Amino acid sequence: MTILNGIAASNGVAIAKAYTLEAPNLSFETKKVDDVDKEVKRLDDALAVSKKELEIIKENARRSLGDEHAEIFSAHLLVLSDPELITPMEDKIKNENVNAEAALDEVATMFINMFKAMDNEYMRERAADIQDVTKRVMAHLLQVTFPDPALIDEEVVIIAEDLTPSDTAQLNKQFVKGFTTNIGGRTSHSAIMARSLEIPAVVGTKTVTEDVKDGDIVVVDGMDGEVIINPTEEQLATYKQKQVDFEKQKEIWAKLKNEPTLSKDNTHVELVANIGTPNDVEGVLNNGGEGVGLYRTEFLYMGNSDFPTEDEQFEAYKSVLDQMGDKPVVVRTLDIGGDKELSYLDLPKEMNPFLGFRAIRLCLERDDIFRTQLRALLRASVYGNLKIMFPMIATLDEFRQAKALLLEEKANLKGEGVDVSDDIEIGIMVEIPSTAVIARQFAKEVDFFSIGTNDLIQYTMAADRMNEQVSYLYQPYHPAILTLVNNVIEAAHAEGKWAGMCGEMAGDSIAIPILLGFGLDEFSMSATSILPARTQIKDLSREEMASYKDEILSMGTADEVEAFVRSKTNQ
Ligand SMILES: C=C(OP(=O)(O)O)C(=O)O
Ligand SMILES: [Mg+2]
Repeated sequence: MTILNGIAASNGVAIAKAYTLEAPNLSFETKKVDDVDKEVKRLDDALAVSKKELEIIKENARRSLGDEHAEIFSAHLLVLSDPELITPMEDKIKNENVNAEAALDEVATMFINMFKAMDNEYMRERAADIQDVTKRVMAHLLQVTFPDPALIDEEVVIIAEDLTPSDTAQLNKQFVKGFTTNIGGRTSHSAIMARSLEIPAVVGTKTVTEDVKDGDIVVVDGMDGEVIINPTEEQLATYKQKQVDFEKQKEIWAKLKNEPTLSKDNTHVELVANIGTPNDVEGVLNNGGEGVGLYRTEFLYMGNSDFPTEDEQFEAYKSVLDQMGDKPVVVRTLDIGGDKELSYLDLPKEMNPFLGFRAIRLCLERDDIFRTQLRALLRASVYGNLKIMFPMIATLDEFRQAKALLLEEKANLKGEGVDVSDDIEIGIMVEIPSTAVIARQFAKEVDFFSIGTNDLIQYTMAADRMNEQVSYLYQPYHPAILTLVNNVIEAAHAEGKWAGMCGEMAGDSIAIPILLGFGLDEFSMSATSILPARTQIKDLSREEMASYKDEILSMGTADEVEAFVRSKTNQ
C-alpha cells in the first residue's frame, strides 16, 4: 500500500483498477520479407482493426459529446480508406520486399511532410490526421497496446502524466471512475472538465505514473487529494464508506435544487454554472443552476479537425440557449492559447504561452475567425437570454475594438434581414491585473464584469496555474487578490453594473462568505458545486459578512484570512 498526496481536483471517491495512459513505444526495424502477400495482408488487417476501433470511438464521442466532437474521427476514418495512401504502401511491400511497418512509416511520413509544407491550413490538418492514424495502425502491426480512453469497457481509474482537455473529453463516465495525474492544478483544464463530467480526480501527484502498475487497485479521493495504491482491506472499507457518505450528502444537497439562492438575511445571489459544451447543460439543470455564467466556447474548436463553421457554432449556441429557456447564458468568445491548443491552427511556439498570443489578442488579429463566431452568436441571440463576454481583456482599447466588431457584424446581419436581439449585454472577463486595477474606467463602458480568478491569481502572484511546484503561491484568499476582487465589485456597483465571478474561487467554501460580504452578484462554478454553495449561503448573513470586509482586506496573509473566515463560519 502507498499513499500519494496531490491536489483535490474533483469531488467524490473512485475505487477501481488502474489503467495507465502512456504513449506506446512504436519503434521498429526495417526488414526484408519473402512472402509479400502475407505482409500485405498483415498491413490490411492492421488497417481493418484500426477502422473498427475508430468507428466505435466515433460513436462513443457522438453519444457522450455530440456530433461536432465526433467529426474528427470521421476525418481519421477517411484516411484509413484513402487508396492514394494505402496503395503506395502495398506497392512498396510488393516491389521492395520490405515489412509492413517500414512501408507504413515511409509512405505516411512522405505525405505528412508534403502536406505540412503546404501553405494551406486544410492540408496541414490532413497531415495531423495521417500522423494520428498511422500511430494506431503501427501499434497494431507491432502488437503493442495503443491506449484508448474512449475504448475502455471496464471500470478503471486512469493514471497519466497529464490529460489534455481533448483526452478528458473522450472519457466515458460509465467506465472511467476517476483519474489521477502527475502534473496539473485545480484550475488546469483537465481538472475543470473532470468536475463537469462529475468524475473524482486528484492531479499534481508528481509520481503516480511511476508508482502505479496497470491492474493495481487505486483509490482516488477527490475531496482530500489522496491517492491510495493497493489499499489494505481496512482502508478499502473506509473509502467505500466515504463513497456512501458522499452519495448521502448529495441527496441532502439535492433538496435545494429548485430553490432560489437566498442568504440567511434574504439577499438573493445568482448561482450559475460553467460549461464547455451543449451536453453540459443537462448537468447544470440537474444541479439547480440559475443560468450559465461561463460557456467556454473553445471546446467547440478543440474537438474539431477544422474551425467550426458559422452554422455549426450557431447550432451549438442555439442548443444551449434553447435548453436554458429564459435563464441567462454568458458566452465567452474564443479563448485559445495557454494550455488550450488547436491542432489545426499553426501558431509559433512561445516561451510563455500564458503570456502570449491568445484569446482576444488572437481574435483581434485574426478577425476572420472572430467575426464568424460573433455572427453565429448574434444569430443565436433570439433564442434565449444571451450575454457575450470577451476573455483576457488587458486594455480599454481591446474592449472597444472587440465591441466594434460585434456591432459591425450585428449591423451586417440586420442588413441581410437576419433577426438579432437588441438586448444582448456585453461584458468582459477580469483576469488580468491591469483591468482589475482600472475597473472604474472599464465599468463606464461594459455591461458587466466576470472575474476570472483562475488567471487573475496566476498573473497577480506570478505563479503558473498548471505547475504544482508553485501551487503554494496559488492563493485565492491572498489579500492582494481580495483587494482586486473588491475593487472590481465596487467599480461595477458605482456604475450600476453587475459583477460576477467565473473562476473556480466562486465555488470555494472559504471564498463564498467573503464574496457574499463584498457584494458579488453572480457566482459561476462547476455545476456540481452549486448545491453545496446554495446550502452554505442559506446559513450565511450577507450583512454580517459585509461587516468583516475592512478587517479582511487589512490582513497580511492568506492564512490569516482563512483562519478568520473559518472562525466566523464554523468551518
Ligand atoms: C474562468 C477563467 O477562464 P479559464 O479558466 O478558461 O482560463 C479564469 O481565468 O478564471
Ligand atoms: Mg482565464
